[in-house]
Amino acid sequence: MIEVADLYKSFGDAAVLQGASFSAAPGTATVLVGPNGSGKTTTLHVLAGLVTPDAGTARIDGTDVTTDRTAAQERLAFLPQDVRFHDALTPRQVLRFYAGLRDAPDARLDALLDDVGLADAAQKSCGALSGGMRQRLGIAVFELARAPVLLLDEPGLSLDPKWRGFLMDRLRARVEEGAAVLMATHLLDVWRPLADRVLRCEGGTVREVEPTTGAVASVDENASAV
Ligand SMILES: Nc1ncnc2c1ncn2[C@@H]1O[C@H](COP(=O)(O)OP(=O)(O)OP(=O)(O)O)[C@@H](O)[C@H]1O
Repeated sequence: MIEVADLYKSFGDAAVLQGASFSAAPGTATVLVGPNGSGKTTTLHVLAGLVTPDAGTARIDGTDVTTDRTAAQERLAFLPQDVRFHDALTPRQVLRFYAGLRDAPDARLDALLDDVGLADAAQKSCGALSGGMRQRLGIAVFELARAPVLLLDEPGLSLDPKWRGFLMDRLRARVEEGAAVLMATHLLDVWRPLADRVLRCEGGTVREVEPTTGAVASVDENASAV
């Protein structure tokens, strides 16, 4: 469960979040759209415990991210927009490092590398990976924890259609298992098949623009212009 209540965050003079509130239930996928600079990434960063809000609360499965950050982070996985790893490490070393942090068994590493098509590149240096391969390694790290709350920031930009479809299928399976997915994106048309709800971030707040489960009755034209 993701709960954001009356969230405020400014960077200098820029009041980015001004009372944003929403929630996302287990077993649902929520897509967050909105213009450049409207606060989508900031909202995800607050939820992931990477940015401290000025006021308001963000909770992951009932745990306050600001006051109990480590416990909240144990319940979530975050896939950033630009996934970067140390150039000198191999994909396998990267995965082993994160497996140690997440208490994930070593036995899963090879299966995960295989799943994301990096079995043959497991011993290369990350510096030699293409952008899409790096994203796929990011997905493997993201999947390690099998966290109940999944946060994604504009995922799949460097993925070809096959791997974007792979990510879509994985996220759908996790939603069916009961995970709460929250994804910020400009590509609403790409991710709409996954989305149960679409929220729009604008003017410092977040509002629902589209429940997408079942027939899409009336789509706000502006909602697609993201
Ligand atoms: N660490 C920071 N320091 C200063 N300003 C920041 C910082 N992080 C974000 N901002 C500013 O906050 C505003 C919101 O940024 P944010 O990245 O959350 O927007 P966004 O909706 O994700 O944008 P985009 O669609 O371009 O990715 C922007 O004006 C940005 O410059």
